[in-house]
Amino acid sequence: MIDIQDWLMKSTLDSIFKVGFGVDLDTLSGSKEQGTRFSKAFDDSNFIIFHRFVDLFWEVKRYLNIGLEAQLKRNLKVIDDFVFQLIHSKRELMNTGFERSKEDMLSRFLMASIEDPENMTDKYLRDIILNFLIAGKDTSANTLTWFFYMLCKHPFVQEKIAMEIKEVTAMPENQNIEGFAECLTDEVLDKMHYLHAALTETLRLYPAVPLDGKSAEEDDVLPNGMKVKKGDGISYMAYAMGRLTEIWGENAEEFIPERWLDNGKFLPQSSFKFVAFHAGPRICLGKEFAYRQMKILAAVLIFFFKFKLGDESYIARYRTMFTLHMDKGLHLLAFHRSCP
Ligand code: HEM
Repeated sequence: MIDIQDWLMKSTLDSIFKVGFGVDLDTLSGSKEQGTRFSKAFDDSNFIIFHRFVDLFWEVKRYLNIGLEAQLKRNLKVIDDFVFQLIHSKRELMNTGFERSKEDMLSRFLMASIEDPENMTDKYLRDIILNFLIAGKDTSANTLTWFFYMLCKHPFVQEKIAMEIKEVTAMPENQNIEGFAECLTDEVLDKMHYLHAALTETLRLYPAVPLDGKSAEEDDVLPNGMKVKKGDGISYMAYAMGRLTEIWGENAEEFIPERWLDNGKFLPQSSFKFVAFHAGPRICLGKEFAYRQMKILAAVLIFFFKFKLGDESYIARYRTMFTLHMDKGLHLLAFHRSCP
């Protein structure tokens, strides 16, 4: 039995490090002790910071450096040391003129910092790195976890996705994993309309950012006439909006990927209706990256394996965090598709 949520959290972290910072962290196989320490410190800090919402005395504990706040301080040191080390070694690598290092995001930010060293300090670069990690790691991993949960609860959908992947990639069943992953070009992924729809349907019901908010920069009036004063906070709940019958019809609570399809082609909805990625000028910057990453992971796993819940009657619950984490993980059985 595997806890797929744990594996997905590790693989999205590894993938952001590779694409964003050009580093093989390899927390998935745990081969690098430093990477595993960083990853644990990052996840624990995330939890402790969220816990501040329900702990009236967190500031006192921070002042006295006790309890979770003392733990947070230690974790932040692990995170800072790791990230500053990453920035320094990347800078050294760039100074040697190693061309490939210019391909990732961090290298580009480092090049920009040469032009503007006063504003783009190492602390600023550290915050950029952590910002991308916070925005892009748990969100994709949580979405994929709920997606696999939905596929186990709806085996017919899982089989339809498996068929689509087989048809679009035209790969033989005895293909090896590396060869299969290589065939997943943008062009091939774009043809996976049903998979795209199933991921989007998952996000409608289980938005990775379930509650979001903004504060008004100036006095304003909302479209329904409500007056907002400068500095007022406004929250919206993507989790509730995804389940409103006024928006999605009578079957709003049901998982139906077909609602996103028109003649077999994915039909996007307004981002003000489907708000999982936010909307307007501050819409998620990583949306396309997230879909690509989630489609690659899902396609590889579903092409080779069929998934079932360890306990068929299991009802998943969410854990209150910044993102929609599944409580106690998702324990699945994986069967190789080539085995009868
Ligand atoms: C299923 C996956 C994802 C979901 C559901 C998601 C959702 C969101 C949401 C709701 C916001 C707005 C947050 C706010 O109001 O402040 C946001 C912002 C952002 N996201 Fe994502 N995200 C996902 C994946 C990613 C990935 C993989 C990356 C980067 C690699 C990323 C990068 C960002 C960034 C940089 C912002 C800030 C944009 C800004 O404030 O201008 N996201 N995302």
